[in-house]
Amino acid sequence: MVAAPLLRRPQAGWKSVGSTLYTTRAGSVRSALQVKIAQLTGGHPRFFSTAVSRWQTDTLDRTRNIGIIAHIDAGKTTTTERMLFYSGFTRRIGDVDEGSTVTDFLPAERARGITIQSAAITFHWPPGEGADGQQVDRDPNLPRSAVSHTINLIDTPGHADFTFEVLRSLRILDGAVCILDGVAGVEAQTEQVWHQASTYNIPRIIYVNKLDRDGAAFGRTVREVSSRLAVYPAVCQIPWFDGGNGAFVGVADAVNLQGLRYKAGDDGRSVKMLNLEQLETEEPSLAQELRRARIALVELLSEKDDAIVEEFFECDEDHLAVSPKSIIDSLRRCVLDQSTRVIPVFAGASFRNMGVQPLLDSVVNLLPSPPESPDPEVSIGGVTGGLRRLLSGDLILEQNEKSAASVKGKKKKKASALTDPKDAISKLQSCALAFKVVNDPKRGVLVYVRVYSGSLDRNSLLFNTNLHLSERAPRLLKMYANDAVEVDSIPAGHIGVVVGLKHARTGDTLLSYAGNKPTPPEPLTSLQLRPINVPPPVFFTSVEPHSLSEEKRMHETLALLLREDPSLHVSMDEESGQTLLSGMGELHLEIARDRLINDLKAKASMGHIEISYRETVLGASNAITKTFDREVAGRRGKAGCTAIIEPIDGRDISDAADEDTLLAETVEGNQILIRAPGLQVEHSSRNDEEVSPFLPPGLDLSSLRAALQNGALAALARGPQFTFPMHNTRTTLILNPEEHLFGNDTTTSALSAAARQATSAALRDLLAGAGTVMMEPVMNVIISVDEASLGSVVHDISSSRGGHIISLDEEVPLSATDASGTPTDDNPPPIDPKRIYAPPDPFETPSVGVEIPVSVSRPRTITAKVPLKEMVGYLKHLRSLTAGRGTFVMSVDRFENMSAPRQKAVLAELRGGF
Ligand SMILES: Nc1nc2c(ncn2[C@@H]2O[C@H](COP(=O)(O)OP(=O)(O)OP(=O)(O)O)[C@@H](O)[C@H]2O)c(=O)[nH]1
Repeated sequence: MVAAPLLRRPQAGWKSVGSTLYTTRAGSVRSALQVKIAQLTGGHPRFFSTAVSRWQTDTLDRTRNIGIIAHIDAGKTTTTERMLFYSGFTRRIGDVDEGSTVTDFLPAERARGITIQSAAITFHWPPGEGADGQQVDRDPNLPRSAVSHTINLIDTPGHADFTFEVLRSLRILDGAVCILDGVAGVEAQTEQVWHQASTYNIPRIIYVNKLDRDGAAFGRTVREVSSRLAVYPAVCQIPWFDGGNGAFVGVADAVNLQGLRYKAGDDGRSVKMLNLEQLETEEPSLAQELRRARIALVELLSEKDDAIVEEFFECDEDHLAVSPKSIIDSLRRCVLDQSTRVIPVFAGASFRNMGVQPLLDSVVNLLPSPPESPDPEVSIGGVTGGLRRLLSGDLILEQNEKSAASVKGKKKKKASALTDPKDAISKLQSCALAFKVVNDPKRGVLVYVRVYSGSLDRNSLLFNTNLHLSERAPRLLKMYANDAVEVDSIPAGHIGVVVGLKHARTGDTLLSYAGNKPTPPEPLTSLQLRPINVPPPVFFTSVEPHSLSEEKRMHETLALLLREDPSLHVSMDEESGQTLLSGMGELHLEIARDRLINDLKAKASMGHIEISYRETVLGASNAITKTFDREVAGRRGKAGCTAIIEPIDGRDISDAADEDTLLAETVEGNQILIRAPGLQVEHSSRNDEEVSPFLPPGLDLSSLRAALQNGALAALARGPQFTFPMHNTRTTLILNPEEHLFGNDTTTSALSAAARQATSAALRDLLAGAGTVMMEPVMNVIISVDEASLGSVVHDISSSRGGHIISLDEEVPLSATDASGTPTDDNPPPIDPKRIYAPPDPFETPSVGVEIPVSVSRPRTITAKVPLKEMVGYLKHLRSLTAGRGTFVMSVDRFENMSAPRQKAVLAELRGGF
């Protein structure tokens, strides 16, 4: 038996394997890091410049960009804090309940004990210099966790209101740890975030936490993993309950065939390790279960991985004789090849400091390095595909074939722009995704980037393909939670921070390219990494500055908030002059209020949070023409425009486009079509610019398009009958050059005003004709309850809340949805639970005597569509119906027309105050 503390640094290199590796003396490693920083900074601990980048690409193999995903309160922050402690990053363990954690560093997060912002933190595991250290020739006989790796950890938020934030953090990860609460098991939110991770093909491992709590059921959770997430759980550890049904004291490791017993109340650095024989003496039933777990593990792997079958035969078909290294390698192959659907499962209780070091070993051993991760999806020139395929030339070749087949009419321009895409691609120097914008009180606005190709260098010109502008990257940083180290470049596969960008927002793609042109060559200008569908906002609130003099600053602060979180929207109600802020949930707007007023110190106040209703048309308007003719700021402006409004009725906008179409776009649920018959647009042979004999000098076609579109959008922001924004409408603007253009008098502001007036008049015209109706957001709601409360919850949803029950599913996993709630094609076939190995839970062993009736604890999932209005404050009600156990998640399904009585009732309520 090995006495505690057994975990020591092996003498020459790391000799131990797997979870025996978690040697750490937190204090000493931390000081090594500090010494390193101090040496490089000449004694100044925080910032320094290095002449040579230490981020060499050959370190990529020892880099992991991972995230932790889970439902709220599963223990992400608690586990992260332990990871930082064992890696030597922190000297003491932070506590979410005390508000002293490293990762949740916004004051609003600390106060609420939940994670709102994704913070990226870099640490090393096993403790050492990570990938920045000397190049190491890896001993093929040892697992990867034998050498120090660099782990970039992105902490993702767990609340459903932050779906968009979860998605944008997910898309930069190469791998993820999914934390489950060992008492609650797989919850609705776990399923949601799990499927979101599936949309980005992120390799995952599972950690079942909180096994110290009463009612913890590891076995049941494992079975739920198979039934609800539709994957094969590869049980790598089983929990160790003292004497079989006593306190949780550690884990038994089916890979290394050993027991790890932690000292109660300790910081978790002292672990007693027992091999199988020792375990046999100390805890015979656990030893027996461990053998079963090992057999099941080898069996499962051999179904999916041929290499382990060979090894198994070489070991005379003895499951226990297969080496831990072979099992780790096999698990790794399965995790990286997601078609196997094998997910390794680990056990622990982070709060009790049990199980976190072996989990870290598994992060290093099983999750991919950046080059091993799935090819990141890009869209470019209308096609989507992998970035690596694009860079190798495969993707564009496909595009050429496609476009060659459709060279006519409106597609002509696209095809000609793509004539030599290979040349353009070869000019690409680096491609990065801004995944987080944070306003740091000391350092200013920090833009977190993940670099996907090439190397992002200091002072390079970055073209933002979302905003279509360029800006320089004056300073680059590598972040260690709240510490920062200045660097000269950020190579592919790494995460870093650009300081000093004025425009880049969360989610923007940034490119650097060869040549001195202000914009990169086509089609690079349209290159976007893993674009996200932003769902429509469903709640709004007004924001008022305390005084007129505060107004400018309030708008600047709002602009910053929008850079941080593009799922927030700001609009102006032209009639009332109010600024409206809309978002995806009540909590989302409450946090925005906290950020705006408490953190960013805007002197403003916010009104009530209200549901964002919409208005739509019931038929087509007449064609209405308006001519704007007025002097604006000392200059005459004259322009005309005709508008027609009609319902979309499920029609695709591209079908309506022909050669007279200048623009066909869907913006915030409305289609805008601009037609200009007779404008005679041609491409100049000199610079491929669009020209027309009717355009006055100084007015180009793209400004004309933008002016007309902005005019229509301004009018659509306010419905003619109920003043809610219009939705589901098609606005066709017709510009007749002979009638609507007036030489030099036709300015962009005159065009915009004419389009706004014509659109508003067409909307008003509808009131005398087909009319308009209110629309309300209807949510996709997924509720997890136990069998006992199923009946009352279903009754409440369908009778009191006007919802429609879609399914009562227990075994069939939910299909994945993206941020907008659109189902994706990830819908794997269910797994037969009988084929799944799971150890018995303490209450299942006959010796315990108290059998909990299965029907009471069986989790059930209700999927329903319910109007958002009926879901306000639902959590409290659900808790009371389910004795506190029910949880739910929801996402916007769509806006639906309201019936006349419902519209009347809602309007009466709104007039009386919400
Ligand atoms: N008993 C027990 N409690 C735990 C364990 N891990 C976390 N907790 C508690 O569970 C609560 C939630 O933990 P967090 O770490 O904040 O969970 P989280 O997933 O980060 O939550 P969000 O940031 O809100 O998404 C806290 O009160 C923790 O102390 C555990 O292993 N055992």
